[in-house]
Amino acid sequence: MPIGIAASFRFAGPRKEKKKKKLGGARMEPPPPPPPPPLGTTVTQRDQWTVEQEVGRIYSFFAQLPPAAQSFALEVQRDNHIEYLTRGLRGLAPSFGSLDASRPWICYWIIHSLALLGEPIDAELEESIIDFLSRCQDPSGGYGGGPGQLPHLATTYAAVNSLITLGGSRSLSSINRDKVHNFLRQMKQPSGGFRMHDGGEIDVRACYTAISVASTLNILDDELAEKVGDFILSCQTYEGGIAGEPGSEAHGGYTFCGLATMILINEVDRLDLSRLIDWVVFRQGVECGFQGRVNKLVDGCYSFWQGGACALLQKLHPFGLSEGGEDESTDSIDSSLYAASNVSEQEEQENNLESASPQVDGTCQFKQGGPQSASCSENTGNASYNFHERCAEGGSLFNSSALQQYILLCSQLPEGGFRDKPGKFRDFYHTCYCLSGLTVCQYSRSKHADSPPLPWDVVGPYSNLLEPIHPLHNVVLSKYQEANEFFAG
Ligand SMILES: CC(C)=CCC/C(C)=C/CC/C(C)=C/COP(=O)(O)OP(=O)(O)O
Ligand SMILES: [Zn+2]
Repeated sequence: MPIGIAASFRFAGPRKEKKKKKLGGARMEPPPPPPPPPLGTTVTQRDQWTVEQEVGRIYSFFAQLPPAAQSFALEVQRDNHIEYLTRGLRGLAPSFGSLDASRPWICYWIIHSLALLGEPIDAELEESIIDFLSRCQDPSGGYGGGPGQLPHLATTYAAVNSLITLGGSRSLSSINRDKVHNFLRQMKQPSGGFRMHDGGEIDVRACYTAISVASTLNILDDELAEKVGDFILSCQTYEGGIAGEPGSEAHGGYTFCGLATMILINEVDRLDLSRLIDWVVFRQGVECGFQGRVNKLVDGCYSFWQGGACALLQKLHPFGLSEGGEDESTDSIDSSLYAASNVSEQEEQENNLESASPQVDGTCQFKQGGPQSASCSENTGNASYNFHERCAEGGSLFNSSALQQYILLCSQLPEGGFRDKPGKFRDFYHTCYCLSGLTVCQYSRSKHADSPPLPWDVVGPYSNLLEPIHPLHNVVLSKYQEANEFFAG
């Protein structure tokens, strides 16, 4: 059992009577158990109510802690995360001979999480991962879930992102770009969409993984991009968000995928962006985290899918302040919960004012240029590189400090790893997307992609700062830049 204040934030299972601890001069009282849900509520309402109670208890417990204990609770427990992730990566190696079909994903979630934490990977382990992923490459192109398995767009995206994150010429040159291009063409459908695999589903995920991979490998051409925009457009629902396929419900995962794809193919203005913004910002709730869709529960992984979508939208249009001088996006957040953050209201307002002031100098426009090969489409150009160079001109579309608070206090496990919500177990998927959401938050007010955030943009100690990512691909920025140079020729 881990010792530490943040350990007291875990609410999995029934609470045992423990010895009271003295910390920073304050007596640690365990919060009382939640009262039963009100009678006459539906299952959905009861679940929502229970989560609100649990999260509320965490925040009020946090609020009564002495300052030293609060600082500790808001700290990214780097060493423990690194240990959890490294153990996971080492444990994965023996399974390189098994039939499990999600290993490229597990590689990506762990390698990317370690990269966000700035932790290098042991050279021998790196070699074995490159070899394993090479063996997942199908002779006719694309990556399967394991050696000899059917190539699949999701595992192709995971493998390519993993290899880009490892970086270096051995890793990058292990990707057979011509064959990947061949696989992407095979998955392309006359409707404009893509199939996940031969005979598989046609959906927004497939469009994103195909276009993201094509973009990072610099093989995105007009043929691949043709009518993709028509397909994504047909998935934007009356709610404003984007569904997986036409006629389905809008969901954060697909909204990120659809929006990122439209940016990568230079067609984002075809979406109804104001309805999209409305939908996404209202997915951040009183718990301070995001839900994936209307009437569903908060979940740490949406810190990236929804928070990332907000970060992309912020770069598209300048968003100002409401008449009252307050950041509009914070309106829906319960101020008593928000007060638990270490950011003072004054700092918030000063920062909002600063980041919302109109940017008129020419340096904040799309930069043309950046490495690009002759094979690159004229329409898409190097949209991904250019997008990253673009400035965020307006204020934050979401409450970044509140989201950091949810990630650190409710999703983070002090012994390492992140989870969906209190009461759930940690896993590599949630660790990857909570950390990805955290970096998005930390840099969400930075005007330039490469400039370090101001101290008050980082909740907790400044040492919590993670590596910045390229938000369209979710790979660490420096690794994206290295790959962009490497594949330019
Ligand atoms: C790149 C790539 C492959 C992206 C995948 C994007 C993604 C996360 C899609 C979400 C899929 C989905 C409908 C989950 C709902 O699960 P649920 O019903 O358990 O969760 P919910 O209650 O939160 O909606
Ligand atoms: Zn989740």
